[in-house]
Amino acid sequence: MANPALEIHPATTAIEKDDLVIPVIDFGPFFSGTPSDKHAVALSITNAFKTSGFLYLKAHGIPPSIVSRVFTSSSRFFSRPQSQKDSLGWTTPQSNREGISTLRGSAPDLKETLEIGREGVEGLPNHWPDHLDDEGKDFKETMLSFFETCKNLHRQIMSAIALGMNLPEHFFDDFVNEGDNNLRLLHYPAVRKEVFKDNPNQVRAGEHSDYGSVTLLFQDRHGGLQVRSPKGTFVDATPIADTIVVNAGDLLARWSNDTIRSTRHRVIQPPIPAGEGAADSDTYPSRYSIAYFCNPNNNKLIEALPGTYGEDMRIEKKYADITAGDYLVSRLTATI
Ligand SMILES: O=C(O)CCC(=O)C(=O)O
Ligand SMILES: [Fe+2]
Repeated sequence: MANPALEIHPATTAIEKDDLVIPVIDFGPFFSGTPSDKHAVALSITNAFKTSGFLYLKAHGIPPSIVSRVFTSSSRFFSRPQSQKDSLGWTTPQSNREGISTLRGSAPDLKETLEIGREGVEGLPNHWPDHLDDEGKDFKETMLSFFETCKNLHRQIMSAIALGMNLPEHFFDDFVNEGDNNLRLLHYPAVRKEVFKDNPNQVRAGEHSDYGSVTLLFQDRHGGLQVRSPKGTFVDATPIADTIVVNAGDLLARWSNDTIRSTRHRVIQPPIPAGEGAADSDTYPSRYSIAYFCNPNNNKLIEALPGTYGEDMRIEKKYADITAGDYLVSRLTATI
């Protein structure tokens, strides 16, 4: 029998609608609490991934000043002339580095993105604006440092998942130490409200699930992110200051033999805030977000985690073993 003390969840509910429950989880006790506090946090994180696939993480250890510096750097980058941004584009699917992409089509995503991969991978260079000016140099430094910060947080979240799944705390360490992750800066430009009125299918970012282990999503205050509920509706994942939205990706779901969920989500125009006068404006404001897509090391074989299948449980492995790199390339290639 589980120790009842471990059932206490240091989580409050942020979102509860149409059977979708997204908790706010205080990560603090995972670092500084008693072993039983730590276990309780691990269980609440794992429980969130097994139910909605989404949570808001607070007291995650990344200072707000660092996050705000990355947002500032990102918005300055996107305000550069288009010709400079174009010169930094790249297109290999292996790298998930689509560069600057402003997609066009019947109902195009209204966004531009910059992808930053692990620095120093042979044949897959990041393209930095550091040769352009001092701001470009600062951009590179800021993003490289943030990449490492997020890489560490990924390792800690994976430790929590390990404990929450009755595995040794450091089970995943050797799976995530390389940092084969992707930092995606997103800019959704200001857009006239009639664009959405005229086309009911218009979105800022189309419905999708993420591919990797987990995604760390930093959003500004505007909102627009929506998560698909078990009832099939889209529910607002309203921004909560100083939290990170963390969601499980498809590879983690596969790794967990589908005990963890990778939930679909999208970005639409922000809800109009009451009483701010914004309702009178004919445009929606621009929105910035930062998504850090975490993955296991490319060369690691991903096979169903111990405890998620077995004759005693009468549950079989649902998926063939595959390396993380092969899985991600197959997914990225399929979307081109
Ligand atoms: O911008 C956002 O809030 C979400 C972006 C996202 O889901 C993605 O890039 O995968
Ligand atoms: Fe996403």
